[in-house]
Amino acid sequence: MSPLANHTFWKMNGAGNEIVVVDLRASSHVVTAAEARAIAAAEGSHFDQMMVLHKPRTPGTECFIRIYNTDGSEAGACGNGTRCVAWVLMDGSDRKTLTVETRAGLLACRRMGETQFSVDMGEPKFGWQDIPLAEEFRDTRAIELQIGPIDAPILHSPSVVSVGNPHAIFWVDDPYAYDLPKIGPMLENHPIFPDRANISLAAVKSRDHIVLWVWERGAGITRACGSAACATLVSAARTKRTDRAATVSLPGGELHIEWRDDNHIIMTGPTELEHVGTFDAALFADAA
Ligand SMILES: N[C@@H](CCC[C@H](N)C(=O)O)C(=O)O
Repeated sequence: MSPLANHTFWKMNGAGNEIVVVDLRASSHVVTAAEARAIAAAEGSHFDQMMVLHKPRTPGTECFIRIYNTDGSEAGACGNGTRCVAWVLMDGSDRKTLTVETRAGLLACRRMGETQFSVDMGEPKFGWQDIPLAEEFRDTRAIELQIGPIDAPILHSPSVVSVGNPHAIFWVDDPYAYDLPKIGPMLENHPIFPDRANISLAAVKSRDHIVLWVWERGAGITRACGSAACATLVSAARTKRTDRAATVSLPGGELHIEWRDDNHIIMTGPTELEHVGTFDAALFADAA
């Protein structure tokens, strides 16, 4: 029987970003890419990201989280999913704070309201090797990358940054005027991004408001991407397009992002529980 069978899971969303949380702290099983794809494909457990909780690796943390995309690949950061995990772990207690760990490091979470949570997403990395890019760019506020005709590019000169995962942000007037489902996969897999990248189209509406549409690495179009909202705000502030705090409007909802003076990015937004369930062992019969 699959080690995931009979484990309770939570189907949630964070501002519309489809999240499944699975608690494997009592197990040593590590979900395979094939299992993750099978869970994503099954009715009732579709996800953009699956947050699998494992035993803590660092004293003072609640768990180590493995983050899976729909295609089975693993990500270092997932802002919307981390808020969902915070709710699951604080549920039924009067706790207001806790710390979890992902591949990208320790993340402090805070309850701001019944279903509103903040996550300290850590510090952005702007160096080309840290993002990573395949070749040296001294200035990552705008890199030479374009698609479309050379003399009339459709999109060009994105800002690039890592917030635990790689992001490219193209500045546009209207994100929804572009065919992102078609353009997204080309840019996600562009050779300049050796680890692929999350691709955002961002329209700056004012010094404190950005409209954002995201093609996610490993998941495609999603209704919200917390790390993309963080990546976009720091890139907007770094290029003087906005101040250091803004509301980011995504198809599924709004996130508030602040890039504090101590260089940490604080993301605040909603979570929603859709249903609780258990996995069917048959799901994994062919997947392992
Ligand atoms: N939706 C997430 C980001 C998920 C990770 C991404 N697809 C990647 O592989 O980098 C969020 O809310 O941050």
